[in-house]
Amino acid sequence: MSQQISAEEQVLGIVTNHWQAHGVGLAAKLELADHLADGPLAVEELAKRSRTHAPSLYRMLRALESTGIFASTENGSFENTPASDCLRRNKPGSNWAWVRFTLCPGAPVYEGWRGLPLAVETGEPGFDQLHGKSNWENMEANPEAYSIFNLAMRDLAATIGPAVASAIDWSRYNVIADIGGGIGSQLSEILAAHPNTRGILFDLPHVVAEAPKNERFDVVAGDFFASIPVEADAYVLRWVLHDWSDEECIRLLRNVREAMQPKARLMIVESIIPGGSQFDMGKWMDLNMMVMATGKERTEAEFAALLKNAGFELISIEPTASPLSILVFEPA
Ligand SMILES: C[S@@+](CC[C@H](N)C(=O)[O-])C[C@H]1O[C@@H](n2cnc3c(N)ncnc32)[C@H](O)[C@@H]1O
Repeated sequence: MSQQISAEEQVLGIVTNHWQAHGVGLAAKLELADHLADGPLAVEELAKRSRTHAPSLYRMLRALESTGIFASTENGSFENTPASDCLRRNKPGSNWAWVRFTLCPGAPVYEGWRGLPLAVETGEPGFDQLHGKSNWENMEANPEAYSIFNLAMRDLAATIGPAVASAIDWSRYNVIADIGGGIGSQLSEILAAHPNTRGILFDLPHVVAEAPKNERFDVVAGDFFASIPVEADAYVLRWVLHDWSDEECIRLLRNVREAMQPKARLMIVESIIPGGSQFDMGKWMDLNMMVMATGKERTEAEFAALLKNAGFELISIEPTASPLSILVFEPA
């Protein structure tokens, strides 16, 4: 039977959740789960390997253990649990990159959220106001941060990729171009699920340089605000429009429109903000966009109006077995 909690307990729970998040962020930064990958270690040994103060590290592990992240053994050592195993840097599909991108002072998302009061006060991205440059400029100047971002996008979408690939019949399109497609994770999923298709991955030069080789897709490097010299039957934009203001979206969408043949289709893969007061992760991602970038999450009506402005007509909205939907557009 679920226990009712009071309104006060509800608020306290939300507020102190960020302590737990800090602990998880530091565990990822110190790569504790990787140190424990081969088995339990005494706290003193773990402190030596992570260059930390053993008694303080113990207190952090004791607190994390109480949330299911790490476990103590009978002789007082610590070992990984399924949850802490998700913090291993070198484990495919782990949460390490997303946690590193998100938490601890200096991590881009952490820095953005420090600017939430400024963002709400002025309407300008919090990150930019604190750092005097955009997060994009900051990552461009810091290649390790951009590489972690690329992996974070891949890992964040571990379950979304297959859901998008199976949500519609992509085999109707011979050539599928993923614009701002990162290191090609979504494109690889679509192509793997539809053997008769080929792909084109388009992103900034230093991003596509990190894409694992895939003989099913070609790689085109470029800036989508300049031009998109890519001919395809379907164009995919996943988690791209939410990074940018309406004006910026229209600039890049007009470049897609220019590259497109009349029969081609544009697939916008994003979360759609629902009406109503229910919890929806998109409403929180929208705040993340407000602090990190000029973008926002959008309602169905906002998407339709935005795309209309750029020369597209909404044909259908296809749900996926994930929080993202596929909005299908044709050239107007
Ligand atoms: C939020 S990420 C989404 C990546 C990928 N579509 C996904 O869903 O995982 C936005 C992508 O847009 C790319 N991007 C940003 N500015 C760009 C530009 N001017 N030209 C091309 N790509 C750009 C980034 O490098 C990044 O890969």
